[in-house]
Amino acid sequence: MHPRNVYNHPPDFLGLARRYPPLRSHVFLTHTGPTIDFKSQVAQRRLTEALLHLDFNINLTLPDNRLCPPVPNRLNYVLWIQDIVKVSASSGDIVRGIDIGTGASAIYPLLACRLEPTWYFVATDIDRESLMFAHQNVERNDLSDRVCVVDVSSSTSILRSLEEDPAALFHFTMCNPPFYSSAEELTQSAEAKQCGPNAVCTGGENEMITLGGEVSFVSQIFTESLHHRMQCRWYTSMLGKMSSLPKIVDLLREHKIDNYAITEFVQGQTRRWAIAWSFGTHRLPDSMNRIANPALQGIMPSRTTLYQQIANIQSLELLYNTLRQVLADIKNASVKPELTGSDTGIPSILVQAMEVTWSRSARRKKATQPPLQTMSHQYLILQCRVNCAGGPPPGSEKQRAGGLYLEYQWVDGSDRGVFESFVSHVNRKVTTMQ
Ligand SMILES: C[S@@+](CC[C@H](N)C(=O)[O-])C[C@H]1O[C@@H](n2cnc3c(N)ncnc32)[C@H](O)[C@@H]1O
Repeated sequence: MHPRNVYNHPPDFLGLARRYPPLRSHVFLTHTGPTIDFKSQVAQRRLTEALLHLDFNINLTLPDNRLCPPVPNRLNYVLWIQDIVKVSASSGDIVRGIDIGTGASAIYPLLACRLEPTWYFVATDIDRESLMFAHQNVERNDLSDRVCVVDVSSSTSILRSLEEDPAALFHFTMCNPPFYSSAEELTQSAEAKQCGPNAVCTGGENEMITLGGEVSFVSQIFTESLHHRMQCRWYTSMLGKMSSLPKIVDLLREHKIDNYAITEFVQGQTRRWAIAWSFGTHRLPDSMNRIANPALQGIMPSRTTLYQQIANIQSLELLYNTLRQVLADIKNASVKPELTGSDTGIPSILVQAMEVTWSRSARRKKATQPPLQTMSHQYLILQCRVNCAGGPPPGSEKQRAGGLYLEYQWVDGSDRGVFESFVSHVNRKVTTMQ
């Protein structure tokens, strides 16, 4: 699960049923506690409606013959897109996205617009019935001015919205494609087996099946993206099968696209994957490649250096957020604290996070903490904070730039030259942005 996903804990079914009465008749007690029958399509629909209504103020109508989107999984993808956008857009910027195959629920635009008040969507589909429900769902939730539902059934292009108006710029495309290439493949899928012989946990045929399966679908998006390039900053898609990932990565590599990221969404027994690629130079931080799966290490993108990450940042807010994120990632050990390699000719450096705390009680607490581990590498402590009160610890070097307060501390035994080149690199960046 994405760390910001509100469904990182088991649902409180009784509490949900109390607050959303239509769910009541589907909740029952087992020896492990209250639950619902996940094989019942009706129960799943009531649960999706309850979560959307109670947690996001979204009111949804779903036809019985179309996919019922599990909210935690859909939220995972939206949160990942939020991370991607944050790397190149400041808070409050107008952000435009395309949801390819929005379905009857229009779940991605609805969730994303509730989370982000300045996001706008073009939501496409080819299925008449789904388009009709998507329209209704957007209207019922007062989002008609931010989500434009478009019928693309007459087009052979998946990225028709880019083709029709080459001047229109987008921050991202997202897509949950039909996964399977045939009804046989669908019947044999792990998902269908999980549902049991009589359970109808799948959607309409157009939602589940496409010629050539998801690899073909996403490959077509990629081929079209070669033409549109920077008209959209990030092209992304979810994938239902792990085996599809290497095929898409091979395609990217064949075309020398090395600016990509992959991630895994885990929700209970279900795993999904997502891939993002860009023709731009903005790099995503390593922490966004959230895959611990050893089977996928061979297709992971090369690591993003801190230099690459900050190279194209154009606002102090983004620079600050990026540096904070790097520190947070290192502290949470979600990335190895090594930012190696650099295409600027600057040697590899190590960044070690140390929270800046200048209150007396925090200093006392820090004194009781174990000393920083000794590293044989070049070593740098980087701290940054906005408008901090009080003074920095003695022996450190500080830079104040606008609202951004950057503090660098050189550690004895590390390479002073590397330290200085990094500091001047960041300072140059800060100065040019003021
Ligand atoms: C798996 S469903 C996803 C629905 C919804 N986005 C969700 O995540 O629950 C795939 C959707 O893609 C649509 N679709 C298939 N081919 C398409 C195309 N060429 N352009 C746009 N949508 C397409 C299908 O009609 C279906 O609604």
